[in-house]
Amino acid sequence: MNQSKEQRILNFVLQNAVRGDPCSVVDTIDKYCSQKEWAMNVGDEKGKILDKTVQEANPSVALELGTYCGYSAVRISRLLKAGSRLLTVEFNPEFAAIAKQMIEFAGVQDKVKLLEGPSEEIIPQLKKKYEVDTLDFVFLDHWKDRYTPDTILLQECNLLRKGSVLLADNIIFPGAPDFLNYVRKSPHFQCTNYPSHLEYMQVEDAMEKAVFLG
Ligand SMILES: CCCNc1ncnc2c1ncn2[C@@H]1O[C@H](/C=C/CNC(=O)c2cc(-c3ccc(F)cc3)cc(O)c2O)[C@@H](O)[C@H]1O
Ligand SMILES: [Mg+2]
Repeated sequence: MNQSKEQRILNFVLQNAVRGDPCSVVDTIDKYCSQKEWAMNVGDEKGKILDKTVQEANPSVALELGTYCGYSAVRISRLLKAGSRLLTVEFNPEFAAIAKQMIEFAGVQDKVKLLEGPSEEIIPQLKKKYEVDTLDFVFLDHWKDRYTPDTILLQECNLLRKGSVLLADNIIFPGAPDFLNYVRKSPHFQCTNYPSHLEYMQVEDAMEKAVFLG
């Protein structure tokens, strides 16, 4: 049975990155995906916007929706202060298994908890099962038509507090028009747009930051 692209990405990291060094894992994935096979990691250009937003928020508890191969989980967790944690949600078992190995190789497993299952099931469990009070930072990078329902669900589950920072990938390409509409029209969010480019391509893309106002 020939390997999946995601397995090839992981193997390239295991053979070429430095174990325990999250930056080298991130750089090695970017090298593979820009030179050999495109993949839907947030990439380095938008990754720098992600880095700045995470550093600004300096979260104790962060959530990521859509782990995929673990690129942004490694990227985010490398910036977290001691005692902070990232919960990352992935419902595809094959991708979850790849991401788990990527996270462990990078040496960030103590900061990252990978929750396997669909976001709409996991989000309502965060308080009781995963001992979350409120979320300081949320990175949305899963199916684009799920950004809005999951943002509403986060509010319904009382997981956002005044100042919680949401950052959404792919605002232009593939696009998340209903999410953009929702947060920009809502009196409960203060929005900022960050123009950028699609990972590994010269196609326009953007990220949107939406700060919850309570
Ligand atoms: C039940 C569905 C909603 N809940 C969910 N709960 C948990 N994990 C979920 C998930 N949805 C999707 N996922 C996972 O997130 C990941 C999905 C990400 C979707 N991302 C994209 O489609 C995407 C696509 C592109 C893209 C851009 C240009 C192009 F030509 C083709 C694709 C670029 C990106 O940066 C992207 O993020 C997968 O690992 C999937 O298994
Ligand atoms: Mg994306």
